[in-house]
Amino acid sequence: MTEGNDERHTVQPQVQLLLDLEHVSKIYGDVHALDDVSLQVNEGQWLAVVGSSGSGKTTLMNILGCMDTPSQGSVRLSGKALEDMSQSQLTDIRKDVIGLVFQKFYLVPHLTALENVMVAQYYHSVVDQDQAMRALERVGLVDRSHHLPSELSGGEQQRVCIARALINEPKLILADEPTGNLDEANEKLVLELFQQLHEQGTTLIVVTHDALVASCAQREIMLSHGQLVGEHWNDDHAHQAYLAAGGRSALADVSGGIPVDLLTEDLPVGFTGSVEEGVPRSISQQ
Ligand SMILES: Nc1ncnc2c1ncn2[C@@H]1O[C@H](COP(=O)(O)OP(=O)(O)OP(=O)(O)O)[C@@H](O)[C@H]1O
Repeated sequence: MTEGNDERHTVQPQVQLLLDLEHVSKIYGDVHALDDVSLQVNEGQWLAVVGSSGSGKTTLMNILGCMDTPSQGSVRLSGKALEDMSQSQLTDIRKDVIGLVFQKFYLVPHLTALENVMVAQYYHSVVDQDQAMRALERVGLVDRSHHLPSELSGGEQQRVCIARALINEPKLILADEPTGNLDEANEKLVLELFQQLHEQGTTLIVVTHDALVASCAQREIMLSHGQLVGEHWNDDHAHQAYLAAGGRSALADVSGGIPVDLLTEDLPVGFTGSVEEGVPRSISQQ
């Protein structure tokens, strides 16, 4: 047997972690908005985050988006600890690596849809009208490109926000209730767009209250009172690949593996009361 063959047999797949959170907490006085959360997300993963109001979803997204820092614990992005980075390094990451689809980032009211996307380009030091138009095309809004936000429906405004987030072709998209204001047709459009981004290798983390949206992700995690209490994989193949490459279960650090409150408390939308071997099943899996 040649040396080359030996090497082939001994090489193990390695999970390419994009995000690695270790024992992350965010504490405001008595409130633990996040409470000892450990989570790994590999590159290209499509992850849904569910949980009831106040469970810590936005806090988690703000930390992942480098817009907030944990009180305790460590967050690594592509192996680099965010807590060791300077403000200007964090700004570069926000600019170059992350695309945010957050409802609180409204459109500029006196600029058209196209100009709103071009403002995002300006922020990334490139202004290219054709590229901005292509971003609007991806969300099905070319014919609305010269409309002001006030002339667009809530769903259309939401899609302009998505076009804006795509402008720098981010490696990681963080979306907080991206389909919250959308009717069924627009929701389908956004989910198809996410599917395309996923197929292109983009890592997607989507906070949602919608079981259908959660079920489209490869993996769902659930927060309750700031803690990670549930995990469900919708894509068995991706799950097996993740484990084989050394990826850790989100519940690895939860004592006993069974989140007791899921058995007794009202469940946030996205999960039902059924728990299989300690893992709650999503509504969509029923
Ligand atoms: N700046 C802050 N100061 C004090 N408490 C805060 C602050 N930000 C969040 N919290 C608290 O932290 C907890 C988690 O809030 P967070 O916004 O992350 O929840 P959420 O799951 O996103 O809720 P929702 O679904 O309603 O948006 C809540 O109890 C909230 O009141």
